[in-house]
Parts: sequence; C-alpha cells; structure tokens
Amino acid sequence: RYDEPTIGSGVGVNGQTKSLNTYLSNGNYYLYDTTKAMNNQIRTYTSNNGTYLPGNYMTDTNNNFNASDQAAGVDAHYYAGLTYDYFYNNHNRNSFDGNGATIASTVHYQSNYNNAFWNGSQMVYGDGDGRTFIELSGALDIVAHEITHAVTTYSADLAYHNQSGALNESFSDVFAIIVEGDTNDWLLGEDVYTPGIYGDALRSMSNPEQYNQPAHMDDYYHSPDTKDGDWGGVHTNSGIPNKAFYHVASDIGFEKSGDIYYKALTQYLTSTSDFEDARVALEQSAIDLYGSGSELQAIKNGFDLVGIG
Ligand SMILES: O=C(NO)[C@]12CC[C@H](CC1)C2
Ligand SMILES: [Ca+2]
Ligand SMILES: [Zn+2]
Repeated sequence: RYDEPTIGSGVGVNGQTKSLNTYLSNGNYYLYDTTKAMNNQIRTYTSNNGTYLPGNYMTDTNNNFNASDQAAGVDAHYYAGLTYDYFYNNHNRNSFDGNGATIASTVHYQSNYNNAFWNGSQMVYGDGDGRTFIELSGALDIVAHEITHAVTTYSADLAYHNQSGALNESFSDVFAIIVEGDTNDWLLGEDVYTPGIYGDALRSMSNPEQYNQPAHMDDYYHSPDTKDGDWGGVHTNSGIPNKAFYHVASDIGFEKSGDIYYKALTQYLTSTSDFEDARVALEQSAIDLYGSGSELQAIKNGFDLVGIG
C-alpha cells in the first residue's frame, strides 16, 4: 500500500473514544491530518517529556491510539481539528493565519508542566502535575484558547500587556467558549483542572469573581507590567471584558456574538487597543453586520454593565 490519508481512532485524556484523521506512511500511522481545506495540515507531535519542539511525530502501528501515553496527543489533534473547523466553517478563515498554515501541536512538554502556550509558531501542552492539572490538551476550551492566540497574532496582534493584553486573553477565552458551544458552559479549563475537585475551573465568564477576577472596571487590578506582574494582570483583568461577553452572548447567542467579535478582532482592533477601543470596535462590527438593532444594543448593555463606557 502507498502512503495515504487514513481514519483511525483514539482514546482521549478523559477516556472518550474519538475518530482521528491520520496518515499511513511506511507501515506507520501518523497524527497527521491532511483533510482540511487547501491541503492544510494538522500535525501532532510529542516531546516525550523533554523540551525539544516540535519533537517526534506521534505514531501508532495499528491506527488505534488507545495507549495512556497517546491520550494527550489524541485530544491535541482532535481539538485542533475542531477549532480549525470552527474558524473555517463560521468565518471562512483557513487556519490561524488565514492562509492555510499548518497547525502543529506538541504534547508531553517537560514533566509535571502545569501550562500550555502558543510559542509563536506552534501549540505546546504540558501534562500537568496530576493535581493542579492533567494533560492540558484534554480540554477543548484550552486548545481553542491557545489557537485563538495565534489568530490574534495574525490579526489585531493585541500587545500582551495591560488592557490590550487583557483583551488578548479575553478574545481567546471568548472563542474558547464559542468553540465549545454549550450555553451552559461559561467555564475555562474545567475538563483538565484539579481532577480531585469536581466542578471547579480556571476561570468563569459568567462569574469572574468566583476565580478572583474582577467583573467591573471599579475593580480593575493594577499590577506591574512585568512577567511576575502577569504583564499588568492580563489573566486577571480579562475578567472584565469576559463578563461583558457573557452578557452579550446571553442576549444574542454564540453565532451572532462570534461574528461580531471575529469582525472586531480581524478588522478593527490593533495592537494598542484598550477596553474602550474594544467597545467601539464591537459596536461598529455589530452595526456593519446587523445595523443599529438589538445586536448593537446587546454590546452597549454588556459593556455598560462592566463599566466600560
Ligand atoms: O490562559 C492561559 N494562557 O494564556 C492558560 C493558563 C492555564 C491554561 C493553559 C493556558 C489557560
Ligand atoms: Ca469550558
Ligand atoms: Zn491565554
């Protein structure tokens, strides 16, 4: 048999079996998805608990990725595909750069690593220490959050500090929630956070205060623009635009809010945009798409409620 695209199966971090787009080459099956538009590819690697990137392709001899050390790769691969499909099917965007860039993900990065990040070229996921986190690619909202950081880089490129940085974080949380698409799920990271504790999460869009984020400008967190200060508290102050999104999406739904937020991110926001600029960009996007109606009013209400004037 020749090299060819195949369909395999895998077991994810939380034990669910899922179908995978794989590739057969020289008798080995690769986590290499060639089914997307214009031969875009989704490639998933492992750094085998080291720090080499991208590391080695994750492969299997029988196209059934059901080993425990394959679960992180199964979910990174599958959830990258879902996120790709969201941006392509809803916004006609081919990959994070809009030009069919390959989505590369590496799992098993370092040991007991409680984090995941976009390094400017690819996705990188730790395994967690088993208490604070399990393998972080096991959460669709985290995968979509990280890939949206890449979309932002290739669009508004919101500078990662102070209010533009908090917007950068918030837009990643916004599309994470929309890609998950469950109007009862306003939580981030719940599928991989603290396996020993039921029902908690990293962040809440509906109730940011629950996880120590402000939900109003009156409680804006002034933090140093340093690494230790989380660059002016970008993961803290994101609670304020996150709460505004909660109001907007609760009003008009994920499809309309997704279209408004996507247009603002890709056509109006810039690297130095602040919270006020975001309100203006979202209002303008709502007007462009729907005129001066209920969608525009939803943006105004949401931002009024969090004190962004
Ligand atoms: O918000 C984040 N990055 O900007 C997180 C931090 C822990 C989860 C993985 C990456 C979410
Ligand atoms: Ca969630
Ligand atoms: Zn982030």
